[in-house]
Formats: sequence, structure tokens, C-alpha cells
Amino acid sequence: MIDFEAELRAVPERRYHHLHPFNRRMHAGTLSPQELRGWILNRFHYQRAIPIKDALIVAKLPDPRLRRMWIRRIIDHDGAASGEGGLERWLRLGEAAGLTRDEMWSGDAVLPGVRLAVDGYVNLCRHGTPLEAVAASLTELFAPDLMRERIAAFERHYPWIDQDGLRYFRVRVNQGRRDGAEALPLVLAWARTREQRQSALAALAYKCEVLWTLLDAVERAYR
Ligand SMILES: O=C(O)c1cc(C(=O)O)c2c(n1)C(=O)C(=O)c1cc(C(=O)O)[nH]c1-2
Repeated sequence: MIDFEAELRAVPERRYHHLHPFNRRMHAGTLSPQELRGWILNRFHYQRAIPIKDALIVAKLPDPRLRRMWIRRIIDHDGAASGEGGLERWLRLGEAAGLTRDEMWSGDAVLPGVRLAVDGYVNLCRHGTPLEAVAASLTELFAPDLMRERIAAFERHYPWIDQDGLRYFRVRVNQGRRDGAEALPLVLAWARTREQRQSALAALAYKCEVLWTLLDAVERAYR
């Protein structure tokens, strides 16, 4: 089992979007305001799809304990009431960078490649097994460290974005750690056969490609 965990962790080590040139430039401080706004706007399209894919996962879980665990992810993003939650915090990030809520909610300016990538992730969760859908979320084992670096990079290089706008990432660091710690044991327990392990590894690799493709599209459009 240790070996399988190492195999799982090796996928994002090689292919997660922290390695993407656009992300490297973000952290080096060389993105223009227009590029950053383009990233935030297109990432909102990803963010708004997360509670939808999580609802698809909840519908596949046979056990009340697991459904309770996974439903919390939907609340994390949608909030328990209007004006709360991760989507709201992402909108505030966008506003701090000079975007309007209408621009982000309308989705009019979302790039075609980003739409396809996000559809790909949602459809994996719609049509895949619970094992594949949960395995795909395991990029979250890597997201918290990336976000901590991102917070430092924003504070240092993009001071024109108000500190309050960064709350999305500050809150998300701990949520992501908890999500990853919850999902990993499920994947390790469910993937018993070689085929199941292969399907989990393939789903995680696909998810890395979704995130990579999103940055490819943004990099090309706003340069
Ligand atoms: O900013 C990032 O680098 C990043 C990456 C990821 C990820 O690895 O998919 C997520 C998030 N952020 C995020 O904010 C988030 O809510 C989230 C949910 C999920 C998921 O697959 O369930 N990934 C991510």
C-alpha cells in the first residue's frame, strides 16, 4: 500500500500546475495586471464547477458517513448562507484585482480551452467511478503548499491587490489539507486490484492535465 501511495504522490510531483510556466511567472512576479485578472476570471470558472462535481460525487457515495464528509466540501465553496464561502471569497479576490462580479458570474469571457478543461473534470466525476472521482481530487495534497507560496508571491510582487483579496487562499490552505487527508485513505482502501489502482492513477493524471490546460489557455490569451 505504501508503494501505491508513493505512486499516487509521484503523479502531481511530475505534472501538477506548480510546474507550469505561467505559474512560475506568477510567483516570480512578472505577470501583468491583465494576465493576473485573466487568470482570476478563468479560475472562477473552475471554482464554480467544484461544488457541482462534489455534488456528483456525493450522489455516488453509498455510506452516510462518507456523504456527510463530502457534503462539507460543497458548503466550503457555496457557504452556509449567502455572502459566505469560497466562491464569495474568490469573487472578492477578483474585485481586489479590478474585476467586477458581473464579469465573473456571466462567464462571457471564459476561454474555450478553460471551458473544455473544466467540463472534462466535471464529466470525469459524473461518469467515473467514486474511486476515480475521489482520486482526481488528490491534487489537493499539493495545493496547500502551492497556495502558501502564492500568498507570499502576491504580497511581495502584486501589492496593488488588496490583502483582503487573498483571504480565499488563506482559508483554503487548511481546507485543502483536510480534504487531501480525508480523500487519500479512501483511495488507498478502495483501490485493491491492479486495474483499480491504474484507474486511480489515470484519473489523477487527467486532473493534472485539466489544471495544466487551464493555464495553457490563459497563458496564450493574455500575453
Ligand atoms: O489554486 C490552486 O492551485 C488550486 C488547485 C486545486 C487543485 O489541485 O485542484 C484546487 C484549488 N486550488 C481550490 O481552490 C479548490 O477549491 C479545489 C478543489 C479541488 C478538488 O479537486 O476538489 N481542487 C482544488
